Amino acid sequence: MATDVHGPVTPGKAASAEPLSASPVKDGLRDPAIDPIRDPYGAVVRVEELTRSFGGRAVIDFLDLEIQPGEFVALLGRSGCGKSTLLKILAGLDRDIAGTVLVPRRKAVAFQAPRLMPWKKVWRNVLLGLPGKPDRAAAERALEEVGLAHRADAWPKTLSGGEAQRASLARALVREPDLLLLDEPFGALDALTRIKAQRLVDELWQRRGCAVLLVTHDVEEAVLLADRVLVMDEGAIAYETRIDLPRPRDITDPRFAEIRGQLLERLGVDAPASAA
Ligand SMILES: Nc1ncnc2c1ncn2[C@@H]1O[C@H](COP(=O)(O)OP(=O)(O)OP(=O)(O)O)[C@@H](O)[C@H]1O
Repeated sequence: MATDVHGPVTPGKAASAEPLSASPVKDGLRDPAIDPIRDPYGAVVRVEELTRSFGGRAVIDFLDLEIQPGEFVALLGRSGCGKSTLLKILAGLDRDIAGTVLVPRRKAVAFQAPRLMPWKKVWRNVLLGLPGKPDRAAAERALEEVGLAHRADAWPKTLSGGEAQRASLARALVREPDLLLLDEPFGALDALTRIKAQRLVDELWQRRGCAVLLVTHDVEEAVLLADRVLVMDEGAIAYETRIDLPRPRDITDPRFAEIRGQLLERLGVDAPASAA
């Protein structure tokens, strides 16, 4: 699997942190073709001593993270703790970092706002940013996977919120990612559409077998979908828990409630008292 390595490019608190190797760095990105790094543990994402500062304030502060191939990881944390910043770094959209980040070359991101270009039909939006001749068949296959093939020729403004979010997911899937980064993808959806979208992501993940990192504010969503839930605080991963409940998960399972309660506690929120 081809790997991108984002190395230290700015002096900062972690400027002295050693990269994993002294490979050549071009524009802050080592060329995987000449990079001798091979992750000895087979992780799809490896982050070491990552620091990202804004105006001298470290929002991400010596963060370490590892994600295994095919693993579904959810990331929780109070508003402003740096979740989206971390996701953007993993997506390669922010390289003003110190520390080391290894991510697969095939990765895709979907944000809370579907970010569809209104002047392009849905199928062309799915292919946005891909090099080469537009491959309509590939766009249709991705749209089929999210149940939106019948809207391939629609204009984005005619889509519902849930449909637009599915189009955004199709745009991520068409890239055949080894790592799918999801930043609050269901945040703007109504409750019913959200449940359907969560099921869809669960199915897609099981079918595709790619690793997923889901940023969410919703503890229940994290426990419903993830193999492992991380809580971010003070610029680093402050807590993590593995969820070994069988799938599909049953939110009425007492163990589900127990894990949700533990996570809420870590987030500084009291779980509601049981109705018993
Ligand atoms: N480009 C930027 N310039 C300056 N400060 C920034 C920038 N991007 C993020 N920040 C700051 O970094 C901190 C973390 O922001 P981030 O969006 O990563 O938080 P978050 O955990 O995703 O929050 P939320 O859950 O509310 O979406 C915030 O204080 C934010 O103001």
